[in-house]
Amino acid sequence: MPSVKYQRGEMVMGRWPGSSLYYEVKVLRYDASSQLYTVIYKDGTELELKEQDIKNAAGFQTRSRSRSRSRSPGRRRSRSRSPARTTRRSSSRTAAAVATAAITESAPTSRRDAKLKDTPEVRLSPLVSATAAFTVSSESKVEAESEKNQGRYNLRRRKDDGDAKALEIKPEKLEEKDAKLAAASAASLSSPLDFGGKMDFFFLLQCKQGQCWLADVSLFNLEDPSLANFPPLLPPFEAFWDAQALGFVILWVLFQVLLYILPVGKLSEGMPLRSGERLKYRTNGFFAIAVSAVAVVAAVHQGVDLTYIHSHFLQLATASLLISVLLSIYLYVRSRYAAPEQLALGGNSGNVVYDFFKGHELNPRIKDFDLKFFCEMRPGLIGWCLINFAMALAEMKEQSLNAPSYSMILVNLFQLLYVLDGLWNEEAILTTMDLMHDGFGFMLAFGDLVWVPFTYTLQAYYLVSHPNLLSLPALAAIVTLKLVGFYIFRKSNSEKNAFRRNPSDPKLSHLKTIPTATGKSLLVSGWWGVVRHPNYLGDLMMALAWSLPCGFSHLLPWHYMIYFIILLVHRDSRDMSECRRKYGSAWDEYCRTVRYRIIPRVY
Ligand SMILES: NC(=O)C1=CN([C@@H]2O[C@H](COP(=O)(O)OP(=O)(O)OC[C@H]3O[C@@H](n4cnc5c(N)ncnc54)[C@H](OP(=O)(O)O)[C@@H]3O)[C@@H](O)[C@H]2O)C=CC1
Ligand SMILES: CC(C)CCC[C@@H](C)[C@H]1CC=C2C3=C(CC[C@@]21C)[C@@]1(C)CC[C@H](O)C(C)(C)[C@@H]1CC3
Repeated sequence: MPSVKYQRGEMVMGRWPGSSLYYEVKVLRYDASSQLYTVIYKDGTELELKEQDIKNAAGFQTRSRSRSRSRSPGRRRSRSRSPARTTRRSSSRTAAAVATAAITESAPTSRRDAKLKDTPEVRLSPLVSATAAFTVSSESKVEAESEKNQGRYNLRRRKDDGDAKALEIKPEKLEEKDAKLAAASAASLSSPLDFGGKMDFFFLLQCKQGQCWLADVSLFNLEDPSLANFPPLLPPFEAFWDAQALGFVILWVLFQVLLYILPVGKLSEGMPLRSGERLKYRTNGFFAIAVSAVAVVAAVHQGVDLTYIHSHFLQLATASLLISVLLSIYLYVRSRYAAPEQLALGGNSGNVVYDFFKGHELNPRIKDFDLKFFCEMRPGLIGWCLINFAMALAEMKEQSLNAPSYSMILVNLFQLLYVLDGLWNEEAILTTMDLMHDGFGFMLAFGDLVWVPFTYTLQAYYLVSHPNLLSLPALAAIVTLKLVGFYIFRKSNSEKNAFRRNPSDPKLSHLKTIPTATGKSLLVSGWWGVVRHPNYLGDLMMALAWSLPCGFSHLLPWHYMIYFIILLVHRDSRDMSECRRKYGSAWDEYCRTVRYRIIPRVY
């Protein structure tokens, strides 16, 4: 970093965002495009700071020494603490583990420099409002909030309630830990690419899956799918391309655009961005699917043959792929001109292929039209249900049935429930990783527009030509699995969403939480106390219930299950590192308390 004020590795004083508190931090890197310094606190929490929020450590210490003889409200209080308060104090100590070298400009303290390392000067108790993450304004406010949250912010482990000390970070351990953390962060600097730099693997996986998908889809369309009649590795050009199919896909997307921009439904607020701004989203997805369903039924009634979707599956997928590529090129180009505060943290590696794949702009918008939100929640997701419905009609046609098979009905209903639920709770998507942290690039554009509609429908596609009879007990067991999975998925997602939107929601007051240095807290009881990703657990159970109706004779209907396990395990580890970076020791504490990631006692 030759031309920047603070150098990598330099120890400086970083202002805690929104407050007048300064902490000793180490500079990790400087991002020229966003003009932000990434700094690491003593407990491993990383934050991005502007240059004006960083001060030279030397000058700062002189100033704090001169103030050190003045009155120290914090210290006075600590002497007269009752035992109950001591427990709370130890909680806030852990919460404020970052404050290993805190100095307030406005509230002078009496700490000596020698003590700065292990004694938090200021209690960074978490604040309750969703927007309060960075609004520590005065010690008195912090104190008041702390009183208010006393019952909820419990840092003690649930099982050994009496052992509050176990959670305090020992100063000497902290030093050792710091070194490891700094090293880990430095390592992440040298390989800043997501997917652990294994993007080749991800590409290969996607290509491999695409190849299998092609082989499967071609195989199923054969009259005689025997080994002697194996389809060519690549179907002929016409099998991929059909201008009419492209026309239909464009019409479908435009229809969804129209429904999205209609001034119908709620305007929901997204999570606060780095700039503090909160974007508004039109969450009328349920309305969109209802209108789409009416339109589709009316079209079928008018004689439109939806089995076209089955017979032109490949061409429709190619058309969607083309649209997703064009969209990604547009996204990549516009991200080059986007203002720094509009960019996601990833996607700026300098490697064109990686950045194109990962995406750099966080919330690309054309006026109020949010491209990422729209693509994730509308054409592909609603298209998934349309395709499933078309497969049910194709099955009836191909198998000469008066009604779809039980297996087909189950697959259709299960997946419809999943999509309807996603759209009904559309607001909850605003607190997911994709919306909050990830840039919008080829991976998501392709995922939303091609992957979801053309691979999530493979169970229904398979059943068209592979009837699978289900016994009543099997049917009952599958339905039970789906409902239990759905319950876990919905409850856990709603719990987290409600908590992120309003941490002081009275409905959540029974839940234990861990405060973090950022002001946000982590749920440590309820669903998020069972495993670290209860929503993934429910989702996986549902995925199993989607594949079971297709039986075990072919791998294709299990494609989703296999892909989903890989996706969620990878997402979980990506989220783990991201949360570790954000929450530092509080995250470690959460992981110690909630031992398993997705499946209790297994993983
Ligand atoms: N069908 C499909 O293809 C897919 C479905 N999904 C589903 O989408 C849903 C969203 O998944 P995803 O976005 O991956 O992840 P999550 O909704 O689980 O979001 C993870 C975030 O939640 C917050 N968080 C983590 N732990 C806690 C805690 N203990 N207390 C409070 N907040 C916590 C953190 O964000 P912060 O602290 O910053 O708020 C973390 O980054 C899931 O149900 C998943 O199963 C996901 C991918 C694909
Ligand atoms: C092609 C790549 C290898 C992977 C692409 C991943 C995407 C397909 C998924 C990433 C997160 C998703 C979510 C849903 C669909 C799949 C993608 C886009 C979701 C909208 C499905 C419906 C759920 O109810 C949900 C919780 C809203 C999901 C949110 C995440």
